[in-house]
Amino acid sequence: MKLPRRFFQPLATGAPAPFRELPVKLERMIHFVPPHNDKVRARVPELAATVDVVLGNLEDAVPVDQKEAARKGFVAMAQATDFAASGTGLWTRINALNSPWILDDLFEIVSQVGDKLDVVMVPKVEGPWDIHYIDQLLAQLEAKHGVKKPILVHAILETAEGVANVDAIASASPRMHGMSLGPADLAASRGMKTTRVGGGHPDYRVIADPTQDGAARASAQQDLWHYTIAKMVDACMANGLKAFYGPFGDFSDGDACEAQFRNAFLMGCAGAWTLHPNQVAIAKRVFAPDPAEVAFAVRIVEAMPDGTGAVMLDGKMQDDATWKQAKVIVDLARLVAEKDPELAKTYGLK
Ligand SMILES: CC(=O)SCCNC(=O)CCNC(=O)[C@H](O)C(C)(C)COP(=O)(O)OP(=O)(O)OC[C@H]1O[C@@H](n2cnc3c(N)ncnc32)[C@H](O)[C@@H]1OP(=O)(O)O
Ligand SMILES: CC(=O)C(=O)O
Ligand SMILES: [Mg+2]
Repeated sequence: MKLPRRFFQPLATGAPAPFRELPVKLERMIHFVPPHNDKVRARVPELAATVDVVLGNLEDAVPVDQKEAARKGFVAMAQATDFAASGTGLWTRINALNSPWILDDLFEIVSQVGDKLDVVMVPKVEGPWDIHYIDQLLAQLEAKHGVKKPILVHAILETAEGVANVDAIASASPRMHGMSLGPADLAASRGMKTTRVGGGHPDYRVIADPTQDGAARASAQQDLWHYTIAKMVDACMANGLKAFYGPFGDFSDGDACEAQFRNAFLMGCAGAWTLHPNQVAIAKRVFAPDPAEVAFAVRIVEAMPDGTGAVMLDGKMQDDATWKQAKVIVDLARLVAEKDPELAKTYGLK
């Protein structure tokens, strides 16, 4: 373990100092773009104004014979669009550490658009050693190419070993931005018996005891991802990082996508991935607090201006802890309101 005072030192001479605190940003959705698809890439300037993060995906879902085209497409889209103008994050998902593409992914992207890149998403992270490797390599590349702002790292939690090491991954580097749940690879890695990309499974249920009259037994579907999301959120929040739900693969089932996103939001996640344009509105709806909840949270904060004591509101006890809960909601509402004039009016925050 490094001494705390060495934790924040740059890992290469000339690399920018790591952030002490994460930049405060609204990241309701990480929108995945296939950069080898010319038609979709041409729409990125227009798309960038409508989402919080645009991610150029180089890993899974890009065919092997398109890997180089995807990388070049990403560089082209990064050069063609002023993402910062709309406050939109620019991320890429690089290929896995054991793949033949990872070095060229990082060398070409950091050398050509390193100053525009906010976050590198690293797939299939197994333990802190993977983060240490990427951390060192990014520092060397930042120094070599004169990158001014540290490029952050976001890990995908999608292997059984990664889940077992989630706390050590979260605390591996000050470059860590956060983590996303990768339900497809994780299901395969764990030997789960599902072909779905995220969401529930109708066969994962609990059933009530039989009754003497032989009536039909009540049964309810359970959440396959509850344990992993909770574990990821705790590891992230304990280290000042952000947790995200990942992909929802059934584009035709908006209701199920919304339910999955909402569970993640309630559990502490900041956002989710959007793979298709029809998931963007769902993420906007879900990852912003409910106006009635915001109004009540404002009343809690106003009832205890210094955040201490105990008061009653509508028959419900409020104290220092509920003040903190209210603050989470009000702070998020303010962040959303800065970007969304309609919701700003609805929230009516001063
Ligand atoms: C498990 C994991 O690793 S998940 C992460 C990896 N997967 C991905 O990144 C997938 C990202 N999404 C995609 O590549 C595409 O959505 C696909 C290939 C899956 C489906 O694309 P299509 O068959 O074109 O879907 P569909 O016909 O419904 O698209 C409707 C329109 O939205 C466009 N579109 C589709 N996906 C996207 C996207 N991610 N971003 C922007 N536009 C998109 C299509 O080009 C199409 O435009 P058009 O109406 O002008 O023709
Ligand atoms: C998100 C991702 O990569 C997965 O589910 O495998
Ligand atoms: Mg995956």
